[in-house]
Amino acid sequence: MNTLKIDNVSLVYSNGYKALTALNLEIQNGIFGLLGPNGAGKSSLMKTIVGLQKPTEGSISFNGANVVQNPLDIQKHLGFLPQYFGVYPKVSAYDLLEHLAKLKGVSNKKLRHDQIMNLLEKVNLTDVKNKEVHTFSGGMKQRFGVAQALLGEPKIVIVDEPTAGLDPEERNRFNTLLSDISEDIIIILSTHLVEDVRNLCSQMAIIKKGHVISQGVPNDYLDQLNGKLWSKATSKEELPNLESHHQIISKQLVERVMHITIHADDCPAGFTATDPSLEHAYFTHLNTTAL
Ligand SMILES: Nc1ncnc2c1ncn2[C@@H]1O[C@H](COP(=O)(O)OP(=O)(O)OP(=O)(O)O)[C@@H](O)[C@H]1O
Repeated sequence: MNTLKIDNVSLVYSNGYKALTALNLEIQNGIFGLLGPNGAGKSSLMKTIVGLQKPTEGSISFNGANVVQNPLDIQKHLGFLPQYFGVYPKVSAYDLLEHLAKLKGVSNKKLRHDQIMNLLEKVNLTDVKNKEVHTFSGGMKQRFGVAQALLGEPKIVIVDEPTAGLDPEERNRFNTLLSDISEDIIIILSTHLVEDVRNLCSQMAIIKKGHVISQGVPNDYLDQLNGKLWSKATSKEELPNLESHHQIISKQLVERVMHITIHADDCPAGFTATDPSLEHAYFTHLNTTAL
């Protein structure tokens, strides 16, 4: 079992902006979802975990090693799948993986070849291994990204907004792949897509303005809201009055009609009970935690 421990971590950028405040997380094998709106501090946390920047306060350990003092202790076990790779060099998928594998220290030629062929198989790109990566579709590029992240058999893989821009079929395929590889390693999935966290993650945390405002098991979040959510179709005219009387946690257009969901112990007149989703839980925490 791999364990990543984040203890009381704060990060202040050189311009004085406090991006992370006293974060505590303990993460073990499986997919851990880090949910938060844009600018909440997800990328700042990722970069701090992988040792690209040092926290201003606090400690981070990976399998007992202090990675703030010694970033190599996590970097040699790390795979990273950024949201965008930028420009790909004009070389084939196989050659690019070979180059990256060398950089990751897979020095034995035969082992390197076997590992690359296994990974290409796993991500379903064997048939196109001699094609240049820049000619791939978005989904194929993301699967290539998974293959490069898994070179060198990492124990911890960090994925940043991986399904942005993928069509539903590629997104499903990508999520299944993540799920398959997550058994024996830690995967940290940074995203604002609540549905991906619901589908994939055994543990999750919500981050807002640099604070972890909540963490737990997705199912528990739903249980906490059972019997406390009420919905109603409404109109633009009626909305301001409802907003001043209720804690609205979601507004959704269904066939061009606005439906609102509120959080309350008892059902107000005119509302009906609704089943909680993880998105409801996410917005409830975001909207009710003042910072
Ligand atoms: N190098 C930096 N110097 C100063 N402020 C920074 C720096 N990098 C990020 N920030 C600020 O820190 C805050 C958190 O940024 P961060 O990129 O970690 O958020 P995020 O949750 O990853 O958001 P997104 O989903 O938009 O990438 C933002 O307000 C950002 O402007």
